[in-house]
Amino acid sequence: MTEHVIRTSGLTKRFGNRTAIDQVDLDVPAGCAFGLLGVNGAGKTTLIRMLLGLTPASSGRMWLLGLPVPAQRTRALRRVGAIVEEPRFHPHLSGRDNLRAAAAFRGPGAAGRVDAVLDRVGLSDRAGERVGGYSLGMRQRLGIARCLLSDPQLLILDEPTNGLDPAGIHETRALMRSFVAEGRTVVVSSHLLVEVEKTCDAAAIIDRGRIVAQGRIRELTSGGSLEERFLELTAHLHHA
Ligand SMILES: Nc1ncnc2c1ncn2[C@@H]1O[C@H](COP(=O)(O)OP(=O)(O)OP(=O)(O)O)[C@@H](O)[C@H]1O
Repeated sequence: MTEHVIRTSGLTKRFGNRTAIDQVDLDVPAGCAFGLLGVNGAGKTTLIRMLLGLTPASSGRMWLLGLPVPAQRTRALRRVGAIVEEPRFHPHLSGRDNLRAAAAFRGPGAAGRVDAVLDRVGLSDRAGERVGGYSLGMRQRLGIARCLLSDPQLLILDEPTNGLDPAGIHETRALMRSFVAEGRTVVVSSHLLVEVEKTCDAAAIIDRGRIVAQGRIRELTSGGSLEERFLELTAHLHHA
């Protein structure tokens, strides 16, 4: 087990003359829930896409589970589960059959885990129904179940509670915490302070592509609230 599940050094992404990710040095320790907190457009999705090798870096270096990316991307990603956009499924197939189909593309053992991961996300009772009839919260949970098929050490979720009702939010948070309780790591992006404060042990605050603070939530807030600290660090946004 590596000490840091994600590490980046001077990571930068330019789209034309816009710098979306600017010299990011990110350290995500193993075994915690880690939040990437930033307003819309701060660069959270771009950073996650870069970590997964979906968006190439302009410069800088990164490691996933101790392995250099992109050089050893395939090996690293075998132990990483991620949801970057709303998960897509075959609507006419049942939840279970969707997972069975997905398992065929995962490593050995994935097919044997289908029922266990359905149970894990609380979908066992509804697994025989067509996904077309699932609520957004159920599809989100099925998406997490699909990630768990490959028994990942690291789960990366981009805005996982977006659009969910309170029960869905609660279930997603509980799932993340149970994953961390097993010694695994969850990285979750959010523009919601309360989300990060409630779910995460540590966080990085991203502002205009830069990390302006990172560490354990307690250290970040230094006695005050995360909201006060966040507003202080992003003051330019409110005085523009
Ligand atoms: N493919 C692209 N081409 C050009 N600019 C892009 C591209 N992808 C992202 N950007 C820009 O990079 C910046 C960061 O966007 P990103 O989507 O990563 O932010 P975010 O923090 O995830 O925001 P949101 O919460 O709205 O998803 C924005 O200014 C965005 O316009």
